[in-house]
Amino acid sequence: MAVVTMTRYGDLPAVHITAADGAQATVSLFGAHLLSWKTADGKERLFVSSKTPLDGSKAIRGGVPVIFPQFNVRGPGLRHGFARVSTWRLSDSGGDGGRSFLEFSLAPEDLSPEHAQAWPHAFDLKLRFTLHGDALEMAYTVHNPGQQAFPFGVALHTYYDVGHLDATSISGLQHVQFLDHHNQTLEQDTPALHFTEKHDRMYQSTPGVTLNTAASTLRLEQQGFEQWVVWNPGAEDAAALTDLGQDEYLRFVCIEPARIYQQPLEAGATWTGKHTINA
Ligand SMILES: O=P(O)(O)OC[C@H]1O[C@H](O)[C@H](O)[C@@H](O)[C@@H]1O
Repeated sequence: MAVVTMTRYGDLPAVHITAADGAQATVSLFGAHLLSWKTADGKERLFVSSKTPLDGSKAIRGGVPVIFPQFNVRGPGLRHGFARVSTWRLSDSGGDGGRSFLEFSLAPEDLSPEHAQAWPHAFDLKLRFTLHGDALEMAYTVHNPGQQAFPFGVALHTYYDVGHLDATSISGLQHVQFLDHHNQTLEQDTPALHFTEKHDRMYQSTPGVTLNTAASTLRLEQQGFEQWVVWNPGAEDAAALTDLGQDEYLRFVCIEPARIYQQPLEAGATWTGKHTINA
């Protein structure tokens, strides 16, 4: 049986789940933001900045920021959208021996007046986190219950705790095209991507990539999304991030299943994306 309890993370109300095998997750209602995922061996898999605000005044730096309805500045609204700075509802939870889950929902009535006014569309977001042995599955749906289409982009902006960047690489992207931060389209020629400088890349989607660190190997899979965004700010950009501790950029990489370009969701339609991380 899964055990679900209400807790706090910093000043934020959060939900904690412990699966029958001892795997655990903590999700704040602010952003439906996964802040901690520990496999049954007690190992923390996610990075959260020591300097992030945890009071709802700003998006959280670390964990899994949920991006909607636009990625970064690819749209007319708030950078990376309003979902990561809105308060979601816990809409379902439970589980038996094998699978334990928390499901969160966000609809227009949950938004602040400012965000509701800036995004005057009917929508229904659901995000379900399922613990399943050494795997975490995130199932994300965007539904349009309204009469008109709306444009949207999405991402699950996952920050992995890698221990140290020096011992970190990503495999599975050889011969895959990417757009770099100079807006150049290139193709990766090496079998593994290492982190020796800033990386901000949008790779064409592949079904899976592998994150290798000194302490673990994680297999990441995505369905329904269109890219993998790979981001580490490097020393210079990191120094400008006031919500990141000194040298903490050496401790994480973001690997994000994404649909970075806004595309229309027709009236009555539902988009579904799935992201699975296997430890
Ligand atoms: O600082 P944030 O708004 O959370 O964005 C953090 C990062 O998100 C993505 O990975 C983008 O590709 C980066 O360009 C951006 O810097």
